[in-house]
Amino acid sequence: MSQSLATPIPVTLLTGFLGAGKTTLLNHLLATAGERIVVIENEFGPVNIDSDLLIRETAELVEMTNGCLCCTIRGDLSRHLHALHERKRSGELAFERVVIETTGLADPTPIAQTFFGDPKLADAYALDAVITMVDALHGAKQLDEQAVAGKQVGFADRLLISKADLADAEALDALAERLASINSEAAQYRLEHGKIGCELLFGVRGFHLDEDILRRGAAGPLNFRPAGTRSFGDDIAALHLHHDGPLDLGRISDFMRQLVESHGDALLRYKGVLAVAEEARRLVFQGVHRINGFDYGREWGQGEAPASDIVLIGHRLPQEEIRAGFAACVAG
Ligand SMILES: Nc1nc2c(ncn2[C@@H]2O[C@H](COP(=O)(O)OP(=O)(O)OP(=O)(O)O)[C@@H](O)[C@H]2O)c(=O)[nH]1
Repeated sequence: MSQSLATPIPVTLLTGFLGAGKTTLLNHLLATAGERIVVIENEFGPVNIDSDLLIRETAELVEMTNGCLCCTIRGDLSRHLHALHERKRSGELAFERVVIETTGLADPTPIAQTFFGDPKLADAYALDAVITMVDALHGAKQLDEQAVAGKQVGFADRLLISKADLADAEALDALAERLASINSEAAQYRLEHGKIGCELLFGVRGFHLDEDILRRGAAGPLNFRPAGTRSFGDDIAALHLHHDGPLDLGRISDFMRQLVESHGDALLRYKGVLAVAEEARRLVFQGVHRINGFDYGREWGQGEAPASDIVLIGHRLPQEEIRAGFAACVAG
């Protein structure tokens, strides 16, 4: 499948704690994907052991060592991405997708921000999805002990529970419920030895601004787990704001501005589809920390009751205060 250069190259960011099964999944994707993939692989340490485990023939492999993508070598990532784009443009290297496999210790946020901060990269590439793997056996303990594991879950568009063959159904259900309390937006799948259809992970459009922005994963995925009401005491949690009817545009704009001003550092991701008084179209938005975008989407159709929904995924958000602020935005 050839791709015009005017079309941004989709990028999949694969994250997950140490040993969660990222390389196993990557091998499966490389063996089954019907497109040419460049893998950017980052290991912490001078020798990139994982690259030996990848099936090399199916992909170009860019190795980055001696530092973590999210901190010390982020500039290298930009350089590699620019260079790859140039090689594609010149016809030297043909590929349709980039997959970045991070170290288990990486915070995905700054890596994702690379694609929004540099206008040339933003034109050349489109971040398609953040896919986070969580180990069925060790995931809960890692969430208890490692703050970055919570960030990886909170930032995800897809949550893959790996090693489902090693855990019993009760443990899998408990982990799934906890993951949904941290991130109610990401569709969940349970995997054995990295086996999953590429179509469930590629073409997610997780950072795309349109009216389907909420629950993108909800259209028929396997093992999807809706958010429960139980709290697991995690520092990162999802907060869903809902109103059956229109909001006042001025008040909701002020509310969102203040929310980002006061809590931008704590907000990992946020998305919304809003009904606004005296406006036929949906107002849609999404953001990552302080970077966000708003746009008008499709009109509310006949028989559709305009309603407003916002999902905030953040670190220790003052939930009651935010709920009260949102309630004050109701029109009328
Ligand atoms: N039983 C079982 N083992 C698995 C599964 N997925 C991965 N493994 C094993 O778990 C170990 C770690 O898997 P990797 O794919 O290397 O994990 P990783 O996330 O790339 O690891 P790091 O790069 O060290 O963070 C390997 O021994 C895999 O064979 C699974 O679904 N079931």
